Amino acid sequence: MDNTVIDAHNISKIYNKENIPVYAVNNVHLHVEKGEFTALVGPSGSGKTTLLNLIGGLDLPDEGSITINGEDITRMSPNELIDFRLKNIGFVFQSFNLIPVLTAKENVEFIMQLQGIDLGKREQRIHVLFDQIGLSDKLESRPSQLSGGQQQRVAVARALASKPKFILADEPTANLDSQSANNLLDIMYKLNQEEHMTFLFSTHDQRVIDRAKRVITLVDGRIVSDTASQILPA
Ligand SMILES: Nc1ncnc2c1ncn2[C@@H]1O[C@H](COP(=O)(O)OP(=O)(O)OP(=O)(O)O)[C@@H](O)[C@H]1O
Repeated sequence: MDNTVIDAHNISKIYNKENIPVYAVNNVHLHVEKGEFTALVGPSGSGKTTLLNLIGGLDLPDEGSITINGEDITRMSPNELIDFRLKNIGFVFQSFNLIPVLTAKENVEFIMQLQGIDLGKREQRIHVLFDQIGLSDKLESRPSQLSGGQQQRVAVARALASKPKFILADEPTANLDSQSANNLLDIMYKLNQEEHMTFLFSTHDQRVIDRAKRVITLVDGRIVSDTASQILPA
């Protein structure tokens, strides 16, 4: 059985800085399989966010192709891409990005409403998700009434709401204290172990790197090391 979730071939993203082309992502090949818990690391400006945005279909590469679950997202129309993202990819951002006027429950539920899931199924899934993130007692709280760590856990529930094929997390612990970061990592790790949810996150955080099963290092837009391709000593 083919377990490939992400297959990026020769992808590049080029920005012009004062008319000089800068490769934010330079000829990257990346293959991710179901169940991975992978960290993308590298110095500031090495291309981590750009690469995640390309894989998530938030931005298009200038060269190369990206296949998600067998479908080439670089050939989709803008509307097809929006629909594809909604059904297949969960996003977690550094700054949580919850909608301030909605409750925690509504922030998660609206993704399911967009997908046309009926009320009964939405309620069931909300119950399961809030149980998984340990916030069943905060359903009616607005983001401003939650700590940063709690908001990020709601963001994880929102990312999971559509039962995506994988979750992309851009520096998910960057704004969290140690305890909240560990708590978030425990939740993501459990989802990975028990439900085989695939995670790809960019990070500078050693705690995240220590928990990752695979670490990919980017420098100047290129992959310079990948623990999955290192030959282990016999
Ligand atoms: N919209 C843009 N326009 C022009 N240049 C950009 C744009 N986005 C990113 N870049 C450039 O692309 C390169 C990679 O940036 P990117 O944000 O992907 O790096 P990063 O590894 O995520 O950095 P950080 O760890 O600081 O978040 C940098 O040189 C950056 O200045």
